[in-house]
Amino acid sequence: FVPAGRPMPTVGKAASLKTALFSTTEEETKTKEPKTEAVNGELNKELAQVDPDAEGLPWWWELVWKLDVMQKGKEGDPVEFGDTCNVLRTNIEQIYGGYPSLDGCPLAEGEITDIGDGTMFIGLQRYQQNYNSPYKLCFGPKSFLVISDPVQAKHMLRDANSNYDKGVLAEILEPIMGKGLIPADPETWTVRRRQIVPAFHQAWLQHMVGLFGHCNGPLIDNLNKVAEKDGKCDMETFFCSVALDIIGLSVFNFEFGSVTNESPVIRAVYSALVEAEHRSMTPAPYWDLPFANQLVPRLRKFNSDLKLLNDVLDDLINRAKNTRQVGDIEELEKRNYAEVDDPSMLRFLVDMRGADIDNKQLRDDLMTMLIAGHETTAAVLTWALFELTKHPEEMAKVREEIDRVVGDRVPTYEDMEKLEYTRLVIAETLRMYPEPPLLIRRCRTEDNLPEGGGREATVIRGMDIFMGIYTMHRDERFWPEPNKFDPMRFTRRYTNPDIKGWDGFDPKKWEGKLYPNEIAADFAYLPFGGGARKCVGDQFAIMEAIVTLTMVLRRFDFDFDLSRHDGKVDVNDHPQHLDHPVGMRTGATIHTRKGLHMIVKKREI
Ligand code: HEM
Repeated sequence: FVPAGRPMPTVGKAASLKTALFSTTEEETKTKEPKTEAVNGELNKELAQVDPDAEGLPWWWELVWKLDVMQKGKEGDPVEFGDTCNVLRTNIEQIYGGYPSLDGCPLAEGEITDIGDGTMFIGLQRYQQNYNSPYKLCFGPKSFLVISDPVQAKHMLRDANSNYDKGVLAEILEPIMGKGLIPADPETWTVRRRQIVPAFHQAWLQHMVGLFGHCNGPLIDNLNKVAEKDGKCDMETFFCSVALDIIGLSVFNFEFGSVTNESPVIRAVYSALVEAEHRSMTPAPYWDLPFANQLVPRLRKFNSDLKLLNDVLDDLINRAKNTRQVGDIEELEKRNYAEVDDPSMLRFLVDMRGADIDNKQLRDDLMTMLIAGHETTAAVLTWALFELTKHPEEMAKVREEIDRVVGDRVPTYEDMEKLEYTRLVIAETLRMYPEPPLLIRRCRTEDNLPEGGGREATVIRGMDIFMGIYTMHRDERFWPEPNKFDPMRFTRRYTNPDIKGWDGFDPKKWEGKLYPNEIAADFAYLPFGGGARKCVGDQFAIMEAIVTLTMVLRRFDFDFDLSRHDGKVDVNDHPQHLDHPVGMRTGATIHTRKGLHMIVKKREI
């Protein structure tokens, strides 16, 4: 069924389109009684419920969506529904002489299989080469506007940020993260962001660097044991475990101990992540149906896992509240963390004077940190090791720096600045393998996109948007030789006058900063997003990655375990995207992991 995802009609013409669909006069349409002859009784009832003045999606789009869903549910009776759809299609075509396009964006005609194989961002990159930015993509019953241009991204994320919210992402994540900072609606977000940002103050980050080192101890022990046996290990799993241990201790002072054991709580964390993935790939939200939560086994399991996690978090929150010691932000930021029993972020959020310490809101925020803060960091570590193993000359440069600056010590906060090349390696890994590779938005107020390197467009209220971060990071108009692993690129100036309004990459703009950020690249580099909703954990994550990489590379040598990668890792060339050994995300979700299987040996120093 074609209309879903078609460009939308102009607002001015919407009334006559409505008339055409209902085969009635403008006056009669107001009664919301559809009169289309080909519509059978059941469909008639559905149509009658469509609210022409509904907020969110334009009414006619909602209608088309319903038709599509109903058609899918009626496989025994496709002709009748097909006829109705054809009437709709003919009516639309008659009025507009084809499908109308308010914004003039081309529609990517593609098979859902192009993008549904777990590497959706690769499909989007292919479409971008044909259609440039923005284009529209029909994705099951939904359609998305896809943009991958720095000038347009800057507009959406920074200049006109208040016109957009998290849309589909918020819907998918709501059962897990509630109104946590990532999915939060703009009103909740404004209040929570103001309270959460101070929690990442300098004294805390400084203390966290020590905690990262501490959490890496068990990983080093484990790798030593593995090296003494056959050396075979999945480094992605190890990095996930260490990142989970770090986030547990730093955010709510909870020992997951996941490097050394597997508890029901850890299983519940992963089950929640897998469910989020499943939901993002399932067009019909069956979990909202009455009794589904009681009847569908996977939903029962998901709900019991969620309950387990909620109970743990509630217990931690209650304990923190029972020992609350209120202080002003400035006072709390000057804490001597060496003498604090519980240095967690939860403690800070509860102790802050005037803070919202409602259990539900705190739970939502902690759950958000837990989910946002560990797989992302684990992914960058995994890919960094992958690229360094493929490039021995880069590996040698990082090693030289680690040996010179840190040696056998645990890295300190002061080391972070000196580990310049290691930081560039992390930054380059985040460029090539941004996690998430897509950002998701929905338009709240009609907006106009600037041209940039693509075309101007109007974004209509209700439109869902994918921002192709992976596509942009691999676009040669913004990054020369984009598929080359080249950490030093961030030290070179680059401009492209063909992109209207883009300042290019300027190394001077990130002098004194921890990593080359979106400002230096004028929004062509967005591993942590940009504008008001930029990641709050960026510094934390970069330092965590540096400490872990430093400690592991100082002590161990790695080689690919080709027996586990079907002999496919191409060490001479950039691997074909679809052979990526590690899964990636579609914005909200994780895809099937294949793991990074390595042979580890103790390093001879
Ligand atoms: C390498 C690691 C990480 C990457 C690549 C990453 C990436 C991102 C990105 C791209 C966004 C913006 C999403 C959007 O605009 O839709 C974001 C937001 C966020 N991240 Fe991270 N993140 C990382 C680590 C962390 C960590 C360690 C934490 C917490 C300790 C964290 C907490 C958050 C939160 C709370 C937000 C929502 C911010 C807001 O909407 O105000 N992230 N992250």
